[in-house]
Amino acid sequence: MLDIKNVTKLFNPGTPDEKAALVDIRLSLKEGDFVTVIGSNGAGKSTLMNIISGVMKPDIGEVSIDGTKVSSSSEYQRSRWIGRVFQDPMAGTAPHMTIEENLAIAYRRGRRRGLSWGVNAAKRKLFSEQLERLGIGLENRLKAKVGLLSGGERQALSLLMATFTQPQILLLDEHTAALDPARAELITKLTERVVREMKLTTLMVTHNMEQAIRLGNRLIMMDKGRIILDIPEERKEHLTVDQLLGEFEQISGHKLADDRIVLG
Ligand SMILES: Nc1ncnc2c1ncn2[C@@H]1O[C@H](COP(=O)(O)OP(=O)(O)OP(=O)(O)O)[C@@H](O)[C@H]1O
Repeated sequence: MLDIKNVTKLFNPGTPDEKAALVDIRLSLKEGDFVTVIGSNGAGKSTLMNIISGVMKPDIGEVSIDGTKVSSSSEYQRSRWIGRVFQDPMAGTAPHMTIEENLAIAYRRGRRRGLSWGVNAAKRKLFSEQLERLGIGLENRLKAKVGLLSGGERQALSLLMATFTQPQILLLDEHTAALDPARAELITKLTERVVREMKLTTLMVTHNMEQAIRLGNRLIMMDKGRIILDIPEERKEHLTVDQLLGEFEQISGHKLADDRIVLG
């Protein structure tokens, strides 16, 4: 489904500030895999997300989705296959537009050109049905400006928008990190349900170790631009946070340094 072959990404190449953000990354995801990603500060997690979504191009290597090489296609072209939710609840939505207008944009993404931006009765019904599935009452607020929603409500809407057109891949970039614990839990539960129901191939960056162990069927750990640990479902089920941190230390030779680490 998703194949990342020998991807290297350098920032400021050939200068004294050269930084290898990703070094020879090889990662293959099967359809329906839900992979959690943890790592130290500056490990390359966001860069990996940016390379997959097309925000950045690799200097070396190739990204393929369903056997098609996508390294030369733009972020916009890839939005047909890839949905993404960011940490910042402000990032995925347009605050001055209403909920239904935001959903109309998401609905149009990846569809044929010329499809209207407008919201007719049929679309409104569809949006309302989809919002109802979130279970937080947004279906009664279709004409509310998104800027007025709470962070949790916006992340729920962002998740719906990112998955509206049934993407093949869902990228979650610390999407619960800016929320208070109760809202983070709500969005986590919603994420699990959406991923399961839509059978989405998912990569989720998190600073929450317990969450990284509990969710998904595979866990990868990054350090200094490399994947240093790749833990399959069978091992993950019995793993504890202490064991995970211990393995990281053993392999990397240093303690996991993460300003935002949450142990459980
Ligand atoms: N645009 C850029 N220009 C120069 N260096 C960059 C740029 N973006 C990222 N880097 C560097 O590349 C490395 C990887 O950064 P990245 O943001 O991918 O790490 P991360 O694992 O997401 O980190 P964190 O968890 O701290 O957000 C870091 O050393 C970072 O400073």
